[in-house]
Amino acid sequence: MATPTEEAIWEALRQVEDPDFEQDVVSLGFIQDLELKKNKVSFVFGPDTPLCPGRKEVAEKARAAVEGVEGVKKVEMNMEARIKSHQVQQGVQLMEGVKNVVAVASGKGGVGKSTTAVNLALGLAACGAKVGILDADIYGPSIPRMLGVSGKPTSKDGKTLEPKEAYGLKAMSIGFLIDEETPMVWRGPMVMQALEQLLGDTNWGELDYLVVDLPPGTGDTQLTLSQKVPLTGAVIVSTPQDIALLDARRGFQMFEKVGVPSLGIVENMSLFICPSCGEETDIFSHGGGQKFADDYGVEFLGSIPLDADIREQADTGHPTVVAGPDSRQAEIYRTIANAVAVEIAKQGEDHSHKFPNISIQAD
Ligand SMILES: Nc1ncnc2c1ncn2[C@@H]1O[C@H](COP(=O)(O)OP(=O)(O)OP(=O)(O)O)[C@@H](O)[C@H]1O
Repeated sequence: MATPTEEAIWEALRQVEDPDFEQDVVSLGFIQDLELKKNKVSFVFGPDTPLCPGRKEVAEKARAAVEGVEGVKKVEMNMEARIKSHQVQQGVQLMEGVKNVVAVASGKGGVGKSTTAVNLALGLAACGAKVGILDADIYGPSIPRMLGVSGKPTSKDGKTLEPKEAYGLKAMSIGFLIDEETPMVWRGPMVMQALEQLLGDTNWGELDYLVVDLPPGTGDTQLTLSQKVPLTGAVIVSTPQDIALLDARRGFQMFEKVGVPSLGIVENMSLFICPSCGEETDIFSHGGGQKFADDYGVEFLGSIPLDADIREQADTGHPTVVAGPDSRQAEIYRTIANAVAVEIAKQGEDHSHKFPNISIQAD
């Protein structure tokens, strides 16, 4: 029987493409620690994303490709997500231990930004990533309600704040510190300061992704906030009407101004799924998100239907990804989480030098 060569194995692996990246697994650097001992091959499948189902399928194709090399008798493959840090510095302090910071934003309020942020965070965690969520929505912090957690944060050392834990996520919210009834007029400047503290003083530990739920809109407050965080990139959530009104475009323009890469757009409340018969209705002419993405050269990350379960679950502290993990809706959120992770991985490791540092005052 022929003895396999390393070259033949690498060549076989080069034929395996990851459809999300449209590149082969060798060029992507996903194959590591390859060893050949006589007829036995071992390697690590170590993508720069969590091990979402799509990535595991690619790993299995890689294993099959190696098994198909003449002379190979045994293949030992270990799958291990090796997520890299892609923080963009923008003149602010990088957050130690936090590999990627993802802003979730929207052109206006009420489009489902927080619901999407929570389910995105849980979708990333469902793929095995270490995930945190920071509720920076100073005008209407809803993460505590959506995760079913409340109360003032504690501190072990009198210096750093301990995040709350919910469904495997580490969570910190401005809502833990202020009373929901506190009038807005008091909140602006005080809350901005508190937010800076939450960002810098929270004991996040080691995180692959920190999802930041920004306040709705694209004004100075959002700009200032985006500049206080070393964002890896931004996800814009829009409804079909919002896309038509080009509110979404303003979101992208805001991030462009401060040099934050756009990871893509999520179209929320697009199709209506009838709760009794399951029929899908195109109330707001769904599909605008894809067209928007094509027109403006941004990634289309997916559409989420307008669905009574999503609303009920988010509003009662059991977001869809954990309340109904086998549902089609949860699968949609996990697919979006994978798409976001893929876009982050495509960012490259350090682009801090590429971007200008524009200083904008808070309003
Ligand atoms: N896909 C969906 N289907 C049905 N209801 C949804 C969906 N997404 C969000 N909702 C509901 O819409 C309401 C607004 O959602 P959410 O609080 O996430 O919006 P938001 O954009 O963060 O709003 P704001 O920033 O103004 O607080 C909530 O009651 C939520 O449960």
